[in-house]
Amino acid sequence: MYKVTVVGSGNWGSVAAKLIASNTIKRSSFHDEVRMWVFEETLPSGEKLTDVINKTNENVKYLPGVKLGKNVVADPDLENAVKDANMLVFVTPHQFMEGICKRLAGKIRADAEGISLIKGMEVKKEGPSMISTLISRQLGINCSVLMGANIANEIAMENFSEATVGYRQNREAAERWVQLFTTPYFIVTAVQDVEGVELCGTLKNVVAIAAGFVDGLEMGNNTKAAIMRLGLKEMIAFSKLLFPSVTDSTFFESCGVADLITTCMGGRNRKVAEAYAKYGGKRSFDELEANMLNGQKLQGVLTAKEVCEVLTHRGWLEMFPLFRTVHAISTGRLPPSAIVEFSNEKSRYSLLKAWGGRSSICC
Ligand SMILES: NC(=O)c1ccc[n+]([C@@H]2O[C@H](COP(=O)([O-])OP(=O)(O)OC[C@H]3O[C@@H](n4cnc5c(N)ncnc54)[C@H](O)[C@@H]3O)[C@@H](O)[C@H]2O)c1
Ligand SMILES: O=P(O)(O)OC[C@H](O)CO
Repeated sequence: MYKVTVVGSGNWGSVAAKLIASNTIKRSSFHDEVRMWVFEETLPSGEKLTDVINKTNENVKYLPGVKLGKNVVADPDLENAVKDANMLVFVTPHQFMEGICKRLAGKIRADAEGISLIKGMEVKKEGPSMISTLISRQLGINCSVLMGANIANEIAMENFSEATVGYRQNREAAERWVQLFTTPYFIVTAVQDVEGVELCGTLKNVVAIAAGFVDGLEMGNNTKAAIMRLGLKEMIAFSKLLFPSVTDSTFFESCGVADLITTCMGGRNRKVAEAYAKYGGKRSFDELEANMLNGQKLQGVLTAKEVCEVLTHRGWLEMFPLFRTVHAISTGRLPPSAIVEFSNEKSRYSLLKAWGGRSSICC
């Protein structure tokens, strides 16, 4: 029997728990109960979030108005939450995963399998590490990924969407993850390209920041479509430079072009970047995130920084004008308008033209 714990309980973490719980209760190969680790906090009412989730069956802070399923049990004790599970679903903002892995090392079942729903990467002096690799290395477990065009609030409403599981070798484990997540309104496909799937989910957040700047500047749909196309080119080029095994077909799965589109149309990264541009860069991303997202976290700004560290270290910065410009704007070194027009002392030229002349980076 498989026992599932969800490590994380934000907006997507809560929806993931709901999806999973609707399946574990129906399928005999899974224990009914789904444990969900909650990073504990005290609500304005003075109550603990975990207590309220267990009392109301709702994550009133990160997914208000949606019942999770009676078989979801919130647990604020990380070690207790994972100790019996042999299927671990990781779904926290990526910046917290290293600390969580350190706390979990040596505390999980030897036969556990993991899956990461986390869109992001870690950069160390030894080089970049995908979050699934961090989990695998630190916990000594096999870790697949699940990414896709998955705005959590829409899936919570049970509107049709798709997702992609990326796996390394273990097809049987991948099939089990597909079974655990698939519902009539959430269709999951597995592909053997864990890095490709994870990089799609990670890099689209940087492009979404660029799309938000375009929206804030009120430049219209054609400009945004151009940014998405150029962003996709950089996503493909970066992924293949980092991992030559990444396959073209992955970019046509839900994790690729579909996630890029939905994030640039309706995601949180886009929304906050739009506000950043509207305020002319005078309010920081940290301030806007805190004011606009009620505790939810952006991934794109930090990912742009991490990607640029890799580009700088490897001498690739010139090849990725969109990624480096997003980083420069989001850290206040360029104005939002630089997303389409870049100035320096010597020259002033259209970034879009520069990209057009650089078709050699296209894969
Ligand atoms: N929300 C979506 O629509 C969506 C969809 C697909 C993928 N994702 C990805 O899923 C991952 C998790 O996002 P989310 O939307 O579930 O979270 P979220 O942004 O809604 O919530 C933030 C979460 O972080 C927790 N937290 C705050 N400080 C913490 C700390 N110090 N240590 C550990 N946890 C802490 C909060 O309690 C909360 O659960 C991200 O990588 C995101 O890109 C999100
Ligand atoms: O709201 P965002 O920008 O974090 O994007 C959410 C999901 O990743 C969309 O698939």
